[in-house]
Amino acid sequence: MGDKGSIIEQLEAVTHAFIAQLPTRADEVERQWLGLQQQPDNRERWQDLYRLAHNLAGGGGTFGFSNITDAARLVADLLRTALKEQQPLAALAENQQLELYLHQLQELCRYPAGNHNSAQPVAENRLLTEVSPSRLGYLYSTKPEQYAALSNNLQGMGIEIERFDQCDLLQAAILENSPLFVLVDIAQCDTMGFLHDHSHPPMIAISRTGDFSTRLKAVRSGMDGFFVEPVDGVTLLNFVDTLLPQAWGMPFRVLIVDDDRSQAEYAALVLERAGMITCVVNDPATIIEQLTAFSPELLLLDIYMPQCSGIELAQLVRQMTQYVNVPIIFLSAEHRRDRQLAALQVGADDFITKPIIAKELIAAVNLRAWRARMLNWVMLRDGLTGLLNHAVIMERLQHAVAIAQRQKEALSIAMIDLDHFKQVNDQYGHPVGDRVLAACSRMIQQRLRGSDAIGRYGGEEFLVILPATESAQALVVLDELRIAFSTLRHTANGETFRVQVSVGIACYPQFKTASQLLEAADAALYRAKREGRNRVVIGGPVG
Ligand SMILES: Nc1nc2c(ncn2[C@@H]2O[C@H](COP(=O)(O)OP(=O)(O)OP(=O)(O)O)[C@@H](O)[C@H]2O)c(=O)[nH]1
Repeated sequence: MGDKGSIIEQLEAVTHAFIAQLPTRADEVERQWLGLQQQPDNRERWQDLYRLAHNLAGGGGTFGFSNITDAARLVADLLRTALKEQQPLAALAENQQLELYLHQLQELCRYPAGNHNSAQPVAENRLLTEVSPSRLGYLYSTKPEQYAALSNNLQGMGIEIERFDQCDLLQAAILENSPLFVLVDIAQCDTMGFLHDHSHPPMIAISRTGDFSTRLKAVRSGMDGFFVEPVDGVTLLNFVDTLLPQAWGMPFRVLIVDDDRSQAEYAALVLERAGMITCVVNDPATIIEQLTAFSPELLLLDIYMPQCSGIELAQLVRQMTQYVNVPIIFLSAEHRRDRQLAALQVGADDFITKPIIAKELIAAVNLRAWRARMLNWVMLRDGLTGLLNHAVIMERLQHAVAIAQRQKEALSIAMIDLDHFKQVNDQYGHPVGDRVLAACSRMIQQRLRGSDAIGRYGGEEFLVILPATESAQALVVLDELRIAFSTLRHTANGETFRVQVSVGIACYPQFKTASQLLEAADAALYRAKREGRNRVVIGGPVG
C-alpha cells in the first residue's frame, strides 16, 4: 500500500465509477417514488427506497459528496423511523417533507460535479498543506503601537511583520503569500470566521492578559496559540516551528494490522486519501519485521484476529522499548464499553468501532500521530534554539557517515562558533545573548537545505551535517552563511550590534569516522579563531 500513485489512481477510478452511476441512482429514486405513489402499501418497495438512500449516504461520505450524504441521510432517517414504527404507509406516500428530501437528493445526484469536496480530507489535515518557507509574519490589529513593539522584536530574528486592520484584506494576503504565522489581537479574534473553512498558517492570539476567559475566547475563535504581551520573539518562533510544515510536513506513517483484508485495505485507502502513508499487515506474526522496516508513527490494530489478539499484539509492541511511545488505536466491532476499556488498559490510546467511518478514523489517527510527533519533536530539540540537541545531532552524524560509506558519496560537516560571544553576554546580559543565539540558529535553518541536519553542539557552538556535499561546495555555503551572520543586526538597550562567526569544516572520505570528522572540524575551527576569526577553514588538505 506504500505506492501512493497507484492508491490515488485506484481511488480516482472508484470515485469516477461512483459519480458515473449517480444519475442512474437519481432515476431509481424517482422510479421508486413514483411506483410508491401507485402502490403505497408495498412495504418491500419502501424498504428498497430506504436501502437506496442508505447506500447513497454511505457512498457520498466515502467519495467526498457530503451534500449527497446529508440529503440521503434525511431520507433514510425518515423512512427508517416510519418503517420501524409501523406508521401507515399510505400517509408516508403523501409526506411532503419526504418528497422534498427526495427531490433534493435526485438533484444532487443528477448534477454532482459542483458538490464534490474530495479535497476536504486533505485540507482538514492542516499539517500537510504546503506553505513555502517565508520570513513574513502578519499582524491583525487596529493598534499601530502593537506593530511597533512586535516588529522591533522580530526583525532581529530575520522576520518582517506586516499589519492588517481589515479581515478581508488579511484573508486575501494569507492566500496570496502564505506567511509564516499570523498574530491576531485578541480584540479581533472573533472576526476570524474563515479559519474554520480553510487551511491557514499558524494563527496566534496576542493579549495583554492571560486569564481564563481571554484564553477561552482565543480557543473558541480557532486560534492555534496564545501569547501574552510583550511577545518574546524567540519563544514565539519556537512555538511556530512546532506547528509548521517543515516540522510536520512529512505524511504520517500508519501500520494497519487486520486479518480481514478488505477492512484493512479500506482503512488504508481512507488514510492514504487523507495524505498518510500506510502499510497493511494481515499476518500479525510478521509485525516485528514490519515495525523495523516501516517504522510507523502509529499502529492501527484489529482486536479479534485468529492467530493472536490485538490486545496481545499491543502488549508485545509495548514490551519493545523503542516503540513505547508509538500510539496504538484499536479497531473493532466491539461496542461494549467495559470490553473497550479493558482493551485500552494494555497501553493503547484509542478505540474505534467498526464499521469504519472515514472522518472519525482520519481525525483519530491525525490527532494521535500529531501529538506523538510533537512530543518527539520537543524531546529531540534544544529548547532555546529549536535545533537538534547534542545527543541527537551526534546520532545523526553516525547515521550520515554510514550512509556516505554505503552510497560512496561525499559528506561535509561544519562546526560554527560565535566570535567573542562572552562580550555580548557581558555587555548586554544573558537574555540578549540568548536572543542572539536563537536568531543565529534561525538563520542557519533558513539558509541550509531541508536534508541538512543542524544541531546545537555546545553553548554557542553549532554542528551542521551536509550530506552529499563536497568540501568545495561546503566552503561556498558556509562562507555565505558567515557573511549573512555578520550582516544580521541585533538590538539591545537601544543599541545595534552585529555578531560574527568562525567555521571549521571537515569532509568524508578524507576523514573516515564520525569522531575523526568532529576532531578535524574542531581543529579547523580552532585555526579559524587563531587566524583572526570571522572566517571559514577546511580541515586537512582541501579535496
Ligand atoms: N546567553 C547565552 N550564553 C551562552 C550560552 N551558552 C554559552 N554561552 C556563553 O558563551 C560564551 C562563550 O565564551 P568563550 O568560550 O570564552 O568564547 P567567546 O567569547 O565566544 O570567544 P571566541 O569563541 O574565542 O571567539 C560564554 O560567555 C558562555 O557563557 C547560552 O545558552 N546563552
